[in-house]
Amino acid sequence: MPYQFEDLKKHCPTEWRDYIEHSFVRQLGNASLAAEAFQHYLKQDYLFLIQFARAFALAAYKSPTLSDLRQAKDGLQAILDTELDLHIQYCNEWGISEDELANLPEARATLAYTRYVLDTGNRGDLLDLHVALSPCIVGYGEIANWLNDRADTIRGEANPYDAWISMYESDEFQDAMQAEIRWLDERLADVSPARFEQLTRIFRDATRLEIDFWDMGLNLSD
Ligand SMILES: Cc1ncc(CO)c(N)n1
Repeated sequence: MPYQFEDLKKHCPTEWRDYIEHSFVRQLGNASLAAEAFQHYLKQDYLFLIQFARAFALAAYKSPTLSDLRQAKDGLQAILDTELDLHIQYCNEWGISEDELANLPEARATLAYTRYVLDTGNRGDLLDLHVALSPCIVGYGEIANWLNDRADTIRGEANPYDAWISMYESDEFQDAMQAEIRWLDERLADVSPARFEQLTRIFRDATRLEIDFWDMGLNLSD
């Protein structure tokens, strides 16, 4: 049986569930999340996105084919030309100015997660890097879908976090998530059991660091 993306999740079911169904996510869905927690998260996510852009630049450098190179460039372009602007605008609506964003100190959880991804890509190849990035890309899409399936999720104006859910349930994000899964399914089909074992370690670590990122938001830790 060739390996698939789904097998990475099956190797760390507890961690994956703790990430997708985290208290931060539940509270965001039922509108009970403290505004301070969300603002703290938004600020750190701005710093996260900058490092995320660097990870796509690294993916370009690590691309053996023209097609991979173009894919990395598209990812980098989407973050720089669209996502960061949207994020800045969104932060503004939550009372966080561009000036404040420009002068933020990085929380330890942000440092740990983003530098882990970059180091994994530096040491390894494009597949290692994509596996390290996949909990971000696939996880947030899955979180939006999980929230939508829950009876106690509040949508619309009654939930101040509605726009956040909308962003990750958008066709644009869901398409990017599906493209990432297809890319990984193709590459994983050819790997040996020993190589798959290595990749599961990367996937589990990145997922644990996503959990820490939610914890950082809830606990306002720096
Ligand atoms: C921490 C984190 N993970 C994933 C995403 C989705 O891109 C994000 N914006 N932030």
